[in-house]
Amino acid sequence: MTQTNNNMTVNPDLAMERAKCNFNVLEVTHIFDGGERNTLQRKKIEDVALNSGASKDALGEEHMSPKEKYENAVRKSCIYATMMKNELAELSGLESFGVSSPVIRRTADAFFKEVSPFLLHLGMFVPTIMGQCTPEQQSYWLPRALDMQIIGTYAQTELGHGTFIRGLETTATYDPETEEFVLHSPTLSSYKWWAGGLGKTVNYCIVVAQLYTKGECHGTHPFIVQIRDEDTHVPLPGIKVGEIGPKMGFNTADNGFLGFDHYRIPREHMLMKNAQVLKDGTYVKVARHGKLTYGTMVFVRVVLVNEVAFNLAKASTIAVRYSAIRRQSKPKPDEVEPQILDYVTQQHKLFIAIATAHALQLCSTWLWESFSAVLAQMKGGNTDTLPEFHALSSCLKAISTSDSAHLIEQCRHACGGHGYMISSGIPNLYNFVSATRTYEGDYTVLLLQTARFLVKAYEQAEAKKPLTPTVSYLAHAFSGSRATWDNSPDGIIRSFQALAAGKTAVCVTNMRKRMRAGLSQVDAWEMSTIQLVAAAEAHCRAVIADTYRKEIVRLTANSSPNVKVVMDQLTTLYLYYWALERTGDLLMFTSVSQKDLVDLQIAYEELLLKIRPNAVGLVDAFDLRDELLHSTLGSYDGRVYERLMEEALKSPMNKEPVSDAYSKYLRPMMKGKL
Ligand SMILES: CCCCCCCCCCCCCCCCCCCCCCCCCCC/C=C/C(=O)SCCNC(=O)CCNC(=O)[C@H](O)C(C)(C)COP(=O)(O)OP(=O)(O)OC[C@H]1O[C@@H](n2cnc3c(N)ncnc32)[C@H](O)[C@@H]1OP(=O)(O)O
Ligand SMILES: Cc1cc2nc3c(=O)[nH]c(=O)nc-3n(C[C@H](O)[C@H](O)[C@H](O)COP(=O)(O)OP(=O)(O)OC[C@H]3O[C@@H](n4cnc5c(N)ncnc54)[C@H](O)[C@@H]3O)c2cc1C
Repeated sequence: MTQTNNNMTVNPDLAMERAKCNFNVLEVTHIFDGGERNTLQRKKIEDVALNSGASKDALGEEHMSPKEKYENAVRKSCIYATMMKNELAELSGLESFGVSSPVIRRTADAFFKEVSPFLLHLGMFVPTIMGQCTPEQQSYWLPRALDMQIIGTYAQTELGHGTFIRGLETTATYDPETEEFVLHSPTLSSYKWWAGGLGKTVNYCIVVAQLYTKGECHGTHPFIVQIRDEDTHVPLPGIKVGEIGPKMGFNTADNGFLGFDHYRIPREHMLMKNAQVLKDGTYVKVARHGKLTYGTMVFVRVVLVNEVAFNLAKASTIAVRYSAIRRQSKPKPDEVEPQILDYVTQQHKLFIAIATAHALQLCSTWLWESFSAVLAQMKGGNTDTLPEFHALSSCLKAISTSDSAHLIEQCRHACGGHGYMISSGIPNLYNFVSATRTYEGDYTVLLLQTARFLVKAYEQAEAKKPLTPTVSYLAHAFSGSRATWDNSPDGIIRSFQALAAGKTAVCVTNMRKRMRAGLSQVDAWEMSTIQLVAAAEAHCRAVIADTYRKEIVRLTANSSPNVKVVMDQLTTLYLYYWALERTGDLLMFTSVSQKDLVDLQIAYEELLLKIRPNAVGLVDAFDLRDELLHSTLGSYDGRVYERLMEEALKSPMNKEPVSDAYSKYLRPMMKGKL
């Protein structure tokens, strides 16, 4: 039996779930979008971009050759870019790139199952021009880049070095005779490697190179470099550029390599906001903080928290809708097979994914606001808040990408065999998000950056000096007693903070012990890095939990009662889940007892049952159009089996009744004639 809803035939189980939902779905959509106005703007843009059907492919990307896939992605990027420029900017009254980019980014996903070859242009090339150029440089480059007269990327990583930026080998040597920089790749390991769009798409790129002038090296600096002719697109003399080959994902992003053979660029092509080289070769440092040239990476780390929240929302939508439709096993012989969503283990896999998407979405907005505040202070010449912000953005990037990748994979597990189909949409989501854990700063490396900050803050607390807001809880590490456990949301957050403080204290104590035993500071640090990563992770979880809770209380202040209840249930679920994941740590650093933990487990299981009737409503509230999901399992109407079969029939393998491989290989072998 099927039901019809707005001229759409909807799977009866999904229709039943929607009828059961007891809260106002649209209100929750507004919370997730950051307000009703944002929802309306997003929907307008989605209507214009998607209603024409321009995002659709006749043949799925997955059936195309790598070259066809790439060309198709360029074709659609150009269609979408033209739409953005001609219609949407006006329609939505978008004032600036900054305001428009999240919606542009989100809507773009309807056009690409993997990614656009323009991702790096908008995600890093344009932001670098905005953040690293002088006003004069910006007025020349930015309009050309925003209008897409030039397309660029960000080429920093080399074959030999990604993490260790100071170890990059590409050189930019200033020649005062011609007032040019000479870019050179002295070794194979100095070849740029990975930049998205570099392989075939872009004609410009930001190149990060070691700056030499007057015989002295001044470290890495960014340059804007033309690599292809603006008309013919042919690589310019002195440039060796190509595509790096197949990857786990990102296969429509033409990631590339790039080498320079004494390639000359004008002096003005050094991005000179933070440092300058004068005509005579004199080096002038402008910025007050040495790491401001790393600004684009910090920007992307902030953006990535939002990016992975969005992708996790997609995976949980697919898995929850499918779990409402899928029926399996017969625990009660007299009853029909239950929906798999009724299994508590399935709820355990999925509801944390929904809660995490909310937690990360709200943290990303909060992080973006903190970033804007830091930028405003830096405009006035004050860089005092940068170290804390670097520590915060580093750990949030690391934990959000890692948790999201893990939970997307968990959503795949929740979909059984069908989740492994490319047509389910989940493998592409996983391949995309799994890369975010590595790029823009590897997980471990970034957590160790946060740990450096934590250790310094701990030492300040020890010396009774004032602490910055996100680490103010460290002062309690010196109270001399274990934190008192209490299972209220605020009590659990305090316990998470106690755990982070306790782990930091253990690291400091162990490092001091090791140094007293004769190890150098560097070696003592190295020997403690497993625990330092754990301390930074604990700190980040305390920050996420605290921010999520506070933001949800603030944002639901005027919500209807049932929305308040369901949002409170989700935040509580998030806190219980992580407390139960960290029982060993809680036993070490708080007064929690075995009975408290047994009670918490029962409370968690009861909470799953309370959320169960609203599960489909919660994922509907993410308001992800089918075009964005690209999923046979997760579409709004729930026609799962029909879509699986329709997609299977599109496989080119099904075009001929007998494969050529039969006459070529199978038949000869079977007849003994091979
Ligand atoms: C309206 C317009 C319409 C236009 C038309 C539209 C068309 C549409 C068409 C289609 C569109 C499709 C898409 C739409 C897009 C929309 C845009 C939005 C997109 C967003 C998504 C973005 C995704 C982008 C994809 C990115 C792909 C990947 C890129 C990369 O990976 S780039 C390379 C990144 N590399 C790294 O991250 C390297 C990591 N390593 C490091 O960062 C550092 O080396 C380090 C941190 C490990 C250490 O640094 P270092 O060794 O130098 O320093 P130390 O000595 O260790 O430390 C010294 C000291 O400094 C401190 N410190 C270090 N870093 C920083 C820092 N960044 N800030 C502050 N302080 C820092 C460090 O802690 C030490 O401090 P202390 O001594 O302890 O005090
Ligand atoms: C899909 C994708 C797209 C990318 N796009 C771009 C791009 O557009 N532009 C660009 O410039 N780059 C890009 N990159 C490169 C990316 O930024 C780097 O791969 C990333 O920063 C990690 O550096 P790495 O590859 O050198 O890893 P490595 O540093 O070699 O890491 C390997 C391992 O060593 C560990 N390790 C390294 N250093 C330390 C340390 N100090 N302490 C403890 N452990 C350590 C890491 O944790 C990791 O487990 C992209 C990468 C990917 C996967």
